[in-house]
Amino acid sequence: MTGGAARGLLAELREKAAARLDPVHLDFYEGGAGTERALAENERAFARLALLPRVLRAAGPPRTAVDLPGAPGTQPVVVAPTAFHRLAHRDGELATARAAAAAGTVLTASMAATTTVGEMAAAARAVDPAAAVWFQLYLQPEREVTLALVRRAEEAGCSALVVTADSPVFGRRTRDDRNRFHDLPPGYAAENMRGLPGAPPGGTRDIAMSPALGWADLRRLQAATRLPVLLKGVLHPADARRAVEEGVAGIVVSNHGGRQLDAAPAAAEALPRVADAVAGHVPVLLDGGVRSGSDAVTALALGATAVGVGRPVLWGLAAEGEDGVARVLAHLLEDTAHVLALCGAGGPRDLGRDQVVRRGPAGLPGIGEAGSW
Ligand SMILES: Cc1cc2nc3c(=O)[nH]c(=O)nc-3n(C[C@H](O)[C@H](O)[C@H](O)COP(=O)(O)O)c2cc1C
Ligand SMILES: CC(C)CC(=O)C(=O)O
Repeated sequence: MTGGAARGLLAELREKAAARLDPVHLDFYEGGAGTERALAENERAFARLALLPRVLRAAGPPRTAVDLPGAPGTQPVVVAPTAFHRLAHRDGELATARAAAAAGTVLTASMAATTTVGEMAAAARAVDPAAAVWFQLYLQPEREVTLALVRRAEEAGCSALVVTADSPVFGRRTRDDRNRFHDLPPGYAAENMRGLPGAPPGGTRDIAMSPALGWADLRRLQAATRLPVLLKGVLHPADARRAVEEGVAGIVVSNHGGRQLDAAPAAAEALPRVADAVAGHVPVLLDGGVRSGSDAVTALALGATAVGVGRPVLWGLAAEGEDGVARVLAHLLEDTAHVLALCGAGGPRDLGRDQVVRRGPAGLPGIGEAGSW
């Protein structure tokens, strides 16, 4: 499997998904905020980078397993949290959960899932009793609502929480505004929000975003759970440093797939400085624009322990249900191992930042040495 072939598979599934999906739902999945610059930059940033292979390192066949919070020995390509999978396929999040477990990788269940986290975790564990499921959480302004969500994740057997911090307000999604897509169709709901304190009888609460939340709220969450907490949506190195001081178990470098701040840099551009700030204290993950093993290996070389994929999972799901998600994950994982081998690496730890260069004549030396990201 080559990088080209993996990209070919994703392109094929994306096309198939586009043909099957309601155009309004396709826009919801594909779209970003504002002019969609941050969205486009995520993929472009990887395209601007090249990998310098090392030779004759006797590295042996690549071992891809990595240790993540609550997920020892998992794979370096994990499923990023994305909302509303039942709009993509009738099996929805259950299909995604089974495919992630079969691939031996982490499923991050979205708080905005159309299936409860309990059902998702059970589906994953039916495939692999050791499957790792993380729960993505937007801290809610009412503490008792946040706590109720945390208890649900704990009871489901989730092994970590992923707090999304890049959404003090909801991003302005141009396509959704144009389509007036602001509510789920009848028969679909954000099931994790059902029956929470303050919800109407039998109904769901809306997911709130609040610009009033701060580090103290994160601290209160950490004090209220024994689960490791990762912080998602970090781009500034000072925030990464602070998060480590606050005791987070991991950082996810992400611009939310270009769906929040349109002026944000690509995740891959922000990664090296964040990795420097974190200095190996906790694992750093990246999501945004990862579409091939080369992209994944580039991120690993720039300091990530693992990468997350959002839209490719949705393409697989919409195109072919569980099989489609399984194909996406298998291809990306296989391609990552293949590119590692081509780079002379026996595993992610063998990669150096000096192996990543900008394309073009100004691209050498490696960006690690140029230090100008
Ligand atoms: C349709 C869609 C829904 C998303 N829903 C969530 C969500 O509920 N919570 C969250 O933290 N991030 C959410 N994200 C962001 C993803 O977790 C991730 O940051 C992003 O998709 C990565 O970029 P990629 O799609 O290029 O792989 C969503 C992204 C998409 C495309
Ligand atoms: C429905 C939203 C809360 C999910 C989300 O984070 C997104 O669409 O990017």
